[in-house]
Amino acid sequence: MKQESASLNTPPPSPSPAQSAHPSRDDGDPQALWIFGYGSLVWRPDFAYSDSRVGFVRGYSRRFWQGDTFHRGSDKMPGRVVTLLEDHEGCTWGVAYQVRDEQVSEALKYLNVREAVLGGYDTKEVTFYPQDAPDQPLKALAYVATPQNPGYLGPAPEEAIATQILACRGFSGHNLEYLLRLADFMQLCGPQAQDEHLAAIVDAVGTMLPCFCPTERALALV
Ligand SMILES: N[C@@H](CCC(=O)N[C@@H](CS)C(=O)NCC(=O)O)C(=O)O
Repeated sequence: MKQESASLNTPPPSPSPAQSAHPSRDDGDPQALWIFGYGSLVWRPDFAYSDSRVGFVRGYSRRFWQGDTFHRGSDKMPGRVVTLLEDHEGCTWGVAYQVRDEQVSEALKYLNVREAVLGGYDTKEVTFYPQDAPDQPLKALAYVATPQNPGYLGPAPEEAIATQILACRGFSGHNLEYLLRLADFMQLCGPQAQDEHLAAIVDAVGTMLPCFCPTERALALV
């Protein structure tokens, strides 16, 4: 994978068009590829990989703006899952998985169905900064749902997103599980990993579900 000696204070130079024409391979190993997960791929990659790193991408913010009528919702009640929004000030934490040799084609074949066919995501090359070596960024492939895909729902107040998440479930489980597993991951990343959008939705869920976030008053009612 291309190693860039970018300063921590300035984003690395964008890859040339030729470089970003196709998912780049690890320079050290032509048969290796890094895949960046920032939603369900964080806790359920479900493909074989050789290495994984916790870290972040710059220039993107995570948003619950993609509708899902299969994994966490239905045609009548689409759930909400995450995508990446281009945001110059943004930073999104997730997990990068290295796939090598025959793992590459297997992973891409699987993710094409899970993410593209069933989820409406496109692929995009991003620069990933490992938490333990942010001065050694890696090129990685990310699956991003753009506003042009039919399932895109776009922005909504976090309270409305929380209400929708509480009401939906699909073939992979309840939409609330999706939210809470992502929140759990962000807790594990430590205090430097912040996601205000995610936190606001979790807070809104807590307000709507007193049993979820017991307070002295709520407990006094039981
Ligand atoms: N592409 C993002 C989001 C992927 C995502 O959450 N996709 C959903 C909807 S297509 C999915 O695979 N869900 C499986 C699940 O909810 O367990 C990632 O890198 O994690």
